[in-house]
Amino acid sequence: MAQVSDKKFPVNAKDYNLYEEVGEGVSATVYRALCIPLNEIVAIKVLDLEKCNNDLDGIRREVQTMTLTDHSNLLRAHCSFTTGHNLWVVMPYMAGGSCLHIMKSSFAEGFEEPVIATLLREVLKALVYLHAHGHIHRDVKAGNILLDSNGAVKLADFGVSACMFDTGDRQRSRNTFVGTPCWMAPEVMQQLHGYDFKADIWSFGITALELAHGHAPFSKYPPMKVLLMTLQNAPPGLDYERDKKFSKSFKELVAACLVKDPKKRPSSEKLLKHHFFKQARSNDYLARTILDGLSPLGDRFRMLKAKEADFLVQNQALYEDKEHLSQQEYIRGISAWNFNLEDLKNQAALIQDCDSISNTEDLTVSGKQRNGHDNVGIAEEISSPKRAHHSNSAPHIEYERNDIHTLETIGAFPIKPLQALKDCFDVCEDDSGAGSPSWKDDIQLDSEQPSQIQSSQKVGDPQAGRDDGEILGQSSSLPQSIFPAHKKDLSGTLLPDNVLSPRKMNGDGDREYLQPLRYLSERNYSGPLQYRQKKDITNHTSVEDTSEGAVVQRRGRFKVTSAELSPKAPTNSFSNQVSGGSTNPTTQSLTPASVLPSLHCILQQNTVQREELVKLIKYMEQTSGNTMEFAEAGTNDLSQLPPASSRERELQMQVIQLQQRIGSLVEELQRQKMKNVQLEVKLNTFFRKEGKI
Ligand SMILES: Nc1ncnc2c1ncn2[C@@H]1O[C@H](COP(=O)(O)OP(=O)(O)OP(=O)(O)O)[C@@H](O)[C@H]1O
Repeated sequence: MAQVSDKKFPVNAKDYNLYEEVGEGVSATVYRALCIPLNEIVAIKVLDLEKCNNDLDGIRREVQTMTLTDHSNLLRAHCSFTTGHNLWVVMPYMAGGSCLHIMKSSFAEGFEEPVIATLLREVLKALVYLHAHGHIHRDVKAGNILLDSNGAVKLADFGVSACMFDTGDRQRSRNTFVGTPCWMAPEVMQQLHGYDFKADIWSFGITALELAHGHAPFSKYPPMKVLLMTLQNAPPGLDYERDKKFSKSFKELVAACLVKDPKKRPSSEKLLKHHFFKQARSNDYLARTILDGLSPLGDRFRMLKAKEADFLVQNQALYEDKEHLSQQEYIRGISAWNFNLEDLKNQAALIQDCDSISNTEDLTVSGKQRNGHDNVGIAEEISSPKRAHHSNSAPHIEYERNDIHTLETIGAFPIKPLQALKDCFDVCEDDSGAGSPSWKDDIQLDSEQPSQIQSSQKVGDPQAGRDDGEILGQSSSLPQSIFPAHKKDLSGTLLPDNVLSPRKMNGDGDREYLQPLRYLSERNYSGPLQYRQKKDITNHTSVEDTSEGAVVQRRGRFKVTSAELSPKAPTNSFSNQVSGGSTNPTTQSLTPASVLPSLHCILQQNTVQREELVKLIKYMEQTSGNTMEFAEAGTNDLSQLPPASSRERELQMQVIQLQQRIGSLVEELQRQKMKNVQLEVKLNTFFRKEGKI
């Protein structure tokens, strides 16, 4: 039975009275409720298992972790059970709500430093515990930091937590996108070497910025841009005018967490010793400073929902675009980011077009910023409904050096955006110089930690079928050794295998990652990308057709298998085929005849470009009187130009190979025709004989 608290919480829905809604996630709704026999107010998270067709193991893990953890800063479930097609998770009621909701209600510009220090210290204590027990939380963010009425802080939502000690199939899933983009560590995005608990430290740093500003860095951008910015830009920090109010130690703490190389990030344990936390205060201080005067959680939640609805109506046109819908879900503070790799690639392909508009706006900002006119940020702020939504108050000035850098980067996005996307997965910036705090030297870097990943999906639905409570047991998929305490009441599995996880039966905790797209959630947005996808359809390997490494997109989190994300794999199907890399039957439909025109076109472009270059060099020579030997040799006669580039030669070779293939195909066709004729002759002879008989 999934019950670990000293009190015996009933595992039957009829023993609870559900009151108002106090929270909503991607797939779950949270209610304030009364446990009738114990006369105690609780929170009940209701997940609709029917909608949860692709991540029952994930839910099982979340409930297990929630039930088994034993730390004052981790939200622990009292018990859980199924009722009808819903899973109910009964937990302590955190009347203060999440830090995100508190900021949205009353601290739109973020909290004061002592508040931040107090909140972060408590979160860090939870992380120290989780990491020491082999868990990566993977979704650290203000929306998952809850406060009770006394100001006690608890880290919640183990929906995507992972066990670092997992081995075998699950270990193989280490190259899986999990998390929420703004808080996601670059190594999680890159998928080069997997990741470990240091990914939580990055998210922790982003959360620190979120608490300081009222929103996470890059939050005004759609998810694809967040990915690109996180990978390409210098890490965000507390380096701006508006951050002057923050102490040096706070800036150092953030800089230490937001180092792109995970090995250079401190462990949670080390971080807890950082002098920034000297200013942390008591729970009571939090209660007085940020909870006092807040309306009841249910009312706040209702108001926020109403605001969102208004905002949606006002910006309906904007949010018809599905990426913006996803963005809007971000704004609501939940982790609904729904992409698969094809979407990402296609978005990358589109990014030039999109940015040509935003760049115009933002270049003005950047240009003016260089001139030192700070107030121009207001124009951008007002013109951006997305941005404005982050603040309940009047639009505030905000532009960041990173944003400007990013816009410049994206503005200069190469001609082959897909290639660029590949590059950005390849590149891990060396940011050793970025914000190296002096105290960092004290940190013993403990990079040698097991890495691992898991993920989950949760589905919410209001109360339904409350009569047939079913006790959920402890799952076998959680290493039992890691939570030695509080097992006394556990028996069996938290979620029965046969109910929750048909896939579990083979003992393969990871098969979900290899499921084909029929498991895609209904939130698999493709929206504005449809045109391009249709256009590319002949060149693309059908995603549905993939098996090994198939994209599994999860509601609520990125989830992309490693095969597609391999940075070395061509992200452009065209390049894949011309290099002869693919033997997939679905790509074989790409005939030499269909490729040749493209190759010719590329060759032609190359030639044109060469000619342009020659003209330019000549012009430069004339204007500068440059008599450099190379220039002379290079421009006096086109024939003296250096031989074609290796790429050009490679393409020429490919053209020749393709022509040879066409030749052999034509031969093969002739052979088949001959065979046909011979068969026809044989058949005729046979029928003639039959006729005679
Ligand atoms: N015990 C609780 N007491 C009070 N409010 C809660 C409690 N648990 C969750 N909430 C509220 O409900 C919201 C959604 O819960 P939760 O984060 O668990 O759902 P989720 O589907 O995992 O969401 P997400 O995908 O955004 O992380 C939280 O952000 C929080 O505001």
